[in-house]
Amino acid sequence: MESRLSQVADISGKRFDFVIVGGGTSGLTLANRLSENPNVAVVVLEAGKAHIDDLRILSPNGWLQQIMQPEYDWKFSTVPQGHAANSALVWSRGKGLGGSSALNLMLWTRPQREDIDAIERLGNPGWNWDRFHEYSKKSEKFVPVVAASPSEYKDLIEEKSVGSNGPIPISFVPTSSGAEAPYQKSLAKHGVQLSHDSLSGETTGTWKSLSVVDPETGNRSYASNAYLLPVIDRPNLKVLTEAYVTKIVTLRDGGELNASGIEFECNGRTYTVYAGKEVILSAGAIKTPTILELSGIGDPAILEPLGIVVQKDLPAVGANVRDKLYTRIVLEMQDGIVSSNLLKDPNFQEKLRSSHPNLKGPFTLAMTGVTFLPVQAFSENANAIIERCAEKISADASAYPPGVKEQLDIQLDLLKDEAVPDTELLVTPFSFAPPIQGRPYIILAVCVSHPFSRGSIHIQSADPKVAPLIDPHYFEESVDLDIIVEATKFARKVAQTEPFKSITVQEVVPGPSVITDEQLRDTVRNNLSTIWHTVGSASMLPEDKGGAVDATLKVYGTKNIRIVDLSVIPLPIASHTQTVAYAIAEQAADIIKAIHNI
Ligand SMILES: Cc1cc2nc3c(=O)[nH]c(=O)nc-3n(C[C@H](O)[C@H](O)[C@H](O)COP(=O)(O)OP(=O)(O)OC[C@H]3O[C@@H](n4cnc5c(N)ncnc54)[C@H](O)[C@@H]3O)c2cc1C
Repeated sequence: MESRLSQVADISGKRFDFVIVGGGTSGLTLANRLSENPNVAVVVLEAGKAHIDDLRILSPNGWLQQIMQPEYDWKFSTVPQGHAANSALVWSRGKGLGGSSALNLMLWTRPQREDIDAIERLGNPGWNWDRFHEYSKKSEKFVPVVAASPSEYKDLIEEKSVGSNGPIPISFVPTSSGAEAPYQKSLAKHGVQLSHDSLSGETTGTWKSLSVVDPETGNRSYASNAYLLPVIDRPNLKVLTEAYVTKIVTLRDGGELNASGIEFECNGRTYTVYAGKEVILSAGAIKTPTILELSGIGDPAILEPLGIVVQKDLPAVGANVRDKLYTRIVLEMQDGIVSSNLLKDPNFQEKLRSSHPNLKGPFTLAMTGVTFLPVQAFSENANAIIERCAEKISADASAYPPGVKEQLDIQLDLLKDEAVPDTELLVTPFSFAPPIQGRPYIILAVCVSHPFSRGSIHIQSADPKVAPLIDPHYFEESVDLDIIVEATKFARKVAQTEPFKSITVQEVVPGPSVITDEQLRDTVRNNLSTIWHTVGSASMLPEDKGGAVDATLKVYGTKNIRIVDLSVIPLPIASHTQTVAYAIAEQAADIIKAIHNI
């Protein structure tokens, strides 16, 4: 299969209608859709390797061997975070065909309706829930399976809300750690309802998540094996891997920039490929803004000190970065609960396999225990938190750059809305560093879903190989810390409620000595991770309100540079983001086809 990919000689110096930068989640989706027309020539350049038939990607347990490995993971890092114990956090991202869909934790969730409608409210016609839902359904194929997991852990979905013909098979995995159903029962005692229709745009509640494990093969389904490999033999589609794009080549055409092609490095040499119609950046929310900056499109205050000639003054590039984070509650569990560290033992694997006679392939773990909740559902301090947040926004209003007040006002509306979730609790059966080998551990991940803090991603050198400066400004807006602390208190309370309580041995983190709110705030600040859902680094907004692209995803001031990846989403989304990346690309493909009449 690898031999059906292109060689540099097939690409260098050639002209294609569409040059797509980045063969990740959105990039491969777009490449598939644009090359449906045999008269349209498409090339994809991907910096990482092809990784075709790689078990570290295909096996649902394999991501534990990929993450932090430079062959698979860009392993970016933030600058030290002043409001989060000065720690620098690692930001993993998939490198290679499939991008982050090859590395992710395989959860398949959709956003809350209001999150997507907010994009249209900010001045982007056509980017609303109803259209999003149709495009998201276009990417998926729901495959029902016979459950082998404990029967009380129910598989619930309304078939009208899911797609049935798309490239990505989604299903309920037939295995579980054994901790998810008891946690749901304990949640019910605190008034949290089971969701029957979590892909419908109404996400408050708790449910067993769908995942991208294909029940026919037991393998991960991702952008490469779902969108690319089935069409790899199209003569009008070329894919080059290990091709690192360094800049867009532009010419001034009237008042606008015209992209004639891109430069890329392959095996230590620099090449050019030419674009007949468009250059499309799909390098993800971290690298897309850096490629624009290296091409002279960005904030002069960033570019000029680095000696880069400004081609288009566009301060929105790399600004408005929104990143969601989580803190963890680590629990040692009773025997019988399965966590990833135990699966390394072949005897344990075999025992589990034989107790699941319907199972195809090895016993695998996927993350499935999902709960989304508004702050009002669990905190008596909710009103005080909302009031403080509203006062801060109005006090700071005159200091915000243009357009930011509108964004924060919409977020405030979402925070006030008792039907819109602000937090996520995840039952995570993955244990990287078990305190005692051979014991089962569960991490309850507590996530703030709509952080108000806004950060930036910028180049720090004109050398394209130098990593960007990533500064998410975690907890700069104190409302984010307030909410995550309240949610952590609630998650701990649920863990202390039967029947979950009986399957735990002890809380390892924060641990029994952490009692007061102040202690908990400190523990949270010291115990954070990104949840890898960065958006906004090239936001879709009106240009005078902090936009980098318009509602057709075209970069302002250019004739033919478009962005198709998560960079364009201007506000944080209360969902895992692969569904969003696929849906953006599906919608973008139709926009581009209509513009070029192809
Ligand atoms: C560890 C992890 C776990 C996650 N878990 C989940 C989950 O369980 N469920 C979920 O829904 N979402 C999850 N996500 C998020 C989701 O996978 C991503 O948000 C989504 O895949 C991003 O899609 P994208 O197209 O924007 O970028 P990507 O898929 O990251 O694609 C960008 C591509 O561009 C390439 N590239 C970058 N720079 C260059 C360059 N200069 N030249 C050429 N190519 C370049 C990259 O190598 C990559 O292939 C997770 C993400 C991570 C990292």
